[in-house]
Amino acid sequence: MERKSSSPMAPTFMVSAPGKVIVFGEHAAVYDKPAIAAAISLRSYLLVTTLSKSQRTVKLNFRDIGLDHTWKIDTLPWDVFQQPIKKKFYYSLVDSLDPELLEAIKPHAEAVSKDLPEKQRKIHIRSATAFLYLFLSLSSPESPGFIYTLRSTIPIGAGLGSSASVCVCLSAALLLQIRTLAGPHPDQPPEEAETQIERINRWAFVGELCTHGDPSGIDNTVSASGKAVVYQRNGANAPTVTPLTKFPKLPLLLIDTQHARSTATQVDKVRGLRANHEQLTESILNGIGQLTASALKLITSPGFDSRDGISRTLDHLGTLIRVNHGFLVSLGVSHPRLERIRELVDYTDIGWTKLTGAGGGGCAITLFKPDVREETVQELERDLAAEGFRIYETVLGADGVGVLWPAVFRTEGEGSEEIDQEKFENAPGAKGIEELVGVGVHENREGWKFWTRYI
Ligand SMILES: Nc1ncnc2c1ncn2[C@@H]1O[C@H](COP(=O)(O)OP(=O)(O)OP(=O)(O)O)[C@@H](O)[C@H]1O
Ligand SMILES: C[C@@](O)(CCO)CC(=O)[O-]
Repeated sequence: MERKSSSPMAPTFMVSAPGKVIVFGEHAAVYDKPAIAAAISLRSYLLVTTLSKSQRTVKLNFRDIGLDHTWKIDTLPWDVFQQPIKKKFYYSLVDSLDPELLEAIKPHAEAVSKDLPEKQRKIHIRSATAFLYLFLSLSSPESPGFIYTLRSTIPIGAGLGSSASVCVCLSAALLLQIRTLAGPHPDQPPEEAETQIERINRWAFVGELCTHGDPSGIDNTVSASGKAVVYQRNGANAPTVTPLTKFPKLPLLLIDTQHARSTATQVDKVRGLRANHEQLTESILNGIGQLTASALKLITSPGFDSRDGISRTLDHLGTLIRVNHGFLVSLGVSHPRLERIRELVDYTDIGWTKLTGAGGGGCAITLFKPDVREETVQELERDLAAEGFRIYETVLGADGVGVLWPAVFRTEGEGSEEIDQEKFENAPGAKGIEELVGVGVHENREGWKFWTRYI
């Protein structure tokens, strides 16, 4: 098997990065009000296997989308990427794609999945473009061969930032492979951790430019940093994205309506309402802005992330979630399926619910009240599932990008266990992935380390 031929100098390793939800402020964000997004414990996992020196190939094995393609390293357009005026370094600040580099990648990205229908092929081409742009920018023609195997527990296209988490994984893996990242380490000086997270984040943004065209940067920032971020557009200038390093881990129910939505349609709806009822719409958008500011004040208050702080303030945070949903309903971006979720959850009184993201379908989140009965939650989950909703019990404020180097778990009293590529590829569903390699699932497993922002 290919894995057996790994060079001992470069062990098989794994990186992981979270998805996100918008907790406060969607839609108002379009009109320059702040929004808060937080990392969730649904994550992407990328296993990187180094091949023997004789195998001069790089293979992308993205299981969730069925992409499996191998390129010969020597046939990639290194000459275009290595021109002195084009050459970028791991520390370069890249905030736009170079059309000449994109053009050079195009035939290689378009070589994937030739036999598939156009719709599916487009998804593959997008992922391949992001990978090749990062690989050719950060790696070198002398690079050994690699296999990149990706699996994610984040549903794709549900507004949960799955593409950003994939890009954060790719960026972190490539930067680790060229040995430009140190740590993460508990004693790492805060400034060093900050620089490294930002480096991962910047290159992940480049990947997002390839997959999404015009990303805001919020998804890759929250995925790289973990916890939460505040995002604010600023007219024609670049938006500001500020990490909130003190966001606690809070249990959350994430419920997918499984009803497809278009962000653009929902944003247009609000624009239409604003055109016809300007003052009314402005006052709703201002209301959302105010409640987001109130949440921000709470989150950044001293001791908020302590156990005491959370129990003191959870009710306030929950109320803001409930009010935020009410405003979004007034803007016309809810959906009967989202209202059905809210109704079912409200009857159980287990927490506070709002739609998250653009609305019109997509997902809702429920922040749990303290001390909810497990049986009540299970009963609710059964009722939701019976009506065709998909449920994820997750955590808000999860860790950001992390690494398991080498990809071996040392379990107390049970010795060590190498992550087998075949087992990883075939782990059944999200539960299987989490049981095999999950971050935070087996708390007694040593190994996973996270870059953490302290400043
Ligand atoms: N698990 C995954 N494996 C491989 N590629 C992925 C995965 N998730 C997303 N992608 C890539 O990202 C592209 C964009 O994904 P899409 O915008 O539909 O989802 P998303 O990022 O989850 O959504 P959003 O940005 O609204 O949160 C996909 O076409 C695919 O190329
Ligand atoms: C609806 C919106 O506010 C969030 C969509 O995830 C749109 C945006 O901010 O670009």
